Amino acid sequence: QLRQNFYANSCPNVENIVRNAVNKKFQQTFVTVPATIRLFFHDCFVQGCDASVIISSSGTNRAEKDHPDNLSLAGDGFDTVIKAKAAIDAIPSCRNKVSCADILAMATRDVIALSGGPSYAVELGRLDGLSSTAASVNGKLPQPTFNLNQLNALFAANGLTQTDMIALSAAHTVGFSHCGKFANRIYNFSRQNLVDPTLNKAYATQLQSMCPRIVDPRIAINMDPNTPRTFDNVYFKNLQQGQGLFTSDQVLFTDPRSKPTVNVWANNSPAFQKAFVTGITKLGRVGVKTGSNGNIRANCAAFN
Ligand code: HEM
Ligand SMILES: [Ca+2]
Ligand SMILES: [Ca+2]
Repeated sequence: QLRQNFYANSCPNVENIVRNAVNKKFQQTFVTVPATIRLFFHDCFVQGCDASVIISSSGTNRAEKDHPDNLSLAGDGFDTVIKAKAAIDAIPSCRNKVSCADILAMATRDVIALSGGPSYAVELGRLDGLSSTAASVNGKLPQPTFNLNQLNALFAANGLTQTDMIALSAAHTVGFSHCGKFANRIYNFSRQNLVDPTLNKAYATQLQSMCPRIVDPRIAINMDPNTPRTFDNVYFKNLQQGQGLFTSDQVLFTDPRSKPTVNVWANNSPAFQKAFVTGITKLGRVGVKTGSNGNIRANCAAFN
């Protein structure tokens, strides 16, 4: 059972310590923001929010982070957690008292606020998981080609509603994507259409010029072409204009079941922010480990 102020007795200043470490990392690179948010999502959807995604492969164990769906997780997300953990452990009384899973939850809350998103109280009390395998990632993360039924099914499996799913998808209001993740939409889309007809024409042309057919696989482009560094509801305005980058983004506007929600949040930022806070709080409760199912790691990237 998670609760706010979980560390009030064991490490009362933990939220300030994490916020300062995250601020410092943010000053160095904006990538800290999207990298940390996505890391939290990929952690929670595989074995729950237990920092299993942070474990490094070792010996014969191929860890989650080396699954193909996790190879594009930016290193700055992992680094943010490692840096915040070091800052916590520098206080003798806090040393090894705070789980890596909770540090990631706090850092995610902090980067969202730093980039203009909603501020919220974060629930804490997760333990770190005891296993992390690449095989366990299979089928647990959404693909950019997913339709609404597929998105809803995967989120429902984690206790999240369609409304939560739409709100959380707005995390694509910041951050980057590699060209290969949406190339199918701009080249040889189908027999009838070379380009995905739900894509805005000018935007499609822009994407083709940033992502030529033969492109350096390291090239990444902004997912929100209009406010890439602000955590805002422009994500939904983009969908209304045919500027959703992935099929899984644009489908939220093209499918009549999700379109009304997109339209409401495109015009009502406070309503979106409220729904996002609800969604990310529920995301943070997925598969939480307690008791003998977990522990507090001394090193977030390795089991004790
Ligand atoms: C709804 C289904 C979702 C799909 C299909 C999806 C898919 C993707 C893909 C393919 C990328 C680009 C990765 C790359 O090429 O580097 C991406 C990036 C990202 N996703 Fe999602 N995602 C989904 C939901 C979410 C959710 C729920 C969150 C967080 C609450 C999230 C946060 C992010 C962020 C912040 C990035 C940018 C990462 C960076 O710039 O390093 N996504 N997502
Ligand atoms: Ca996990
Ligand atoms: Ca934005």
